[in-house]
Amino acid sequence: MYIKICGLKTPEDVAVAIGAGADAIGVIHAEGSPRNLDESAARNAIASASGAVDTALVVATTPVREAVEFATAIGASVLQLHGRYTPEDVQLAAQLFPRVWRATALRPGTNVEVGAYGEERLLLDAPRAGSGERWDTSALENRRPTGQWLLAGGLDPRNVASAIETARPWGVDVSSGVESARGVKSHALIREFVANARAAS
Ligand SMILES: O=C(O)c1ccccc1NCC(=O)[C@H](O)[C@H](O)COP(=O)(O)O
Repeated sequence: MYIKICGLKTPEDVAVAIGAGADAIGVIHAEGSPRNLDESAARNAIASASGAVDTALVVATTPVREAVEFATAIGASVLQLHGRYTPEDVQLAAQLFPRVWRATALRPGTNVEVGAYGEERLLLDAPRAGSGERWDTSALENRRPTGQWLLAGGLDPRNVASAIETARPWGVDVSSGVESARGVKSHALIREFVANARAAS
């Protein structure tokens, strides 16, 4: 099971996630998010992670070329397009940046083929990203992706094992479920989440 802890804001958060055994960490650059980081804070947060785990820059409305520049400037290994990006946006990002992940809610018509637009991985999330809300994964029936796809949306240390059992994802992603307050990561919950996800897989 591949485990990503998202919305980290400090080098300490990142060190704890890596120490707990996470495979990837994410930093957010999205106006209005309680986890929003500017370029300098994002670079500082992931600096010590370089090479140890995948480091994703998550953007929601930033234009693709700007997002690529931001990801390059902070040394992120992955650009996660998380929002209403078009297939053309994802294709452009994949031409400009080596590793791009496409994040989307599962709506009628959503293309669930991993790599459909040149992305390396697919993340299926709740309609409101980073909200801590779960979604009905029975909607995956007959539309389950194959390959490297991550389940996100309202996961936490208590529900991650059953979510893995039901949805059978390649990986999991969490943000709100490992926070003590909105935008504030709990190091204890990060450790618990990783341990429970590992034990379930
Ligand atoms: O976390 C945010 O605030 C955010 C804002 C805008 C775009 C994406 C955002 N988060 C992306 C993530 O990868 C989250 O981990 C994912 O949505 C799951 O969130 P949660 O339900 O809170 O665990």
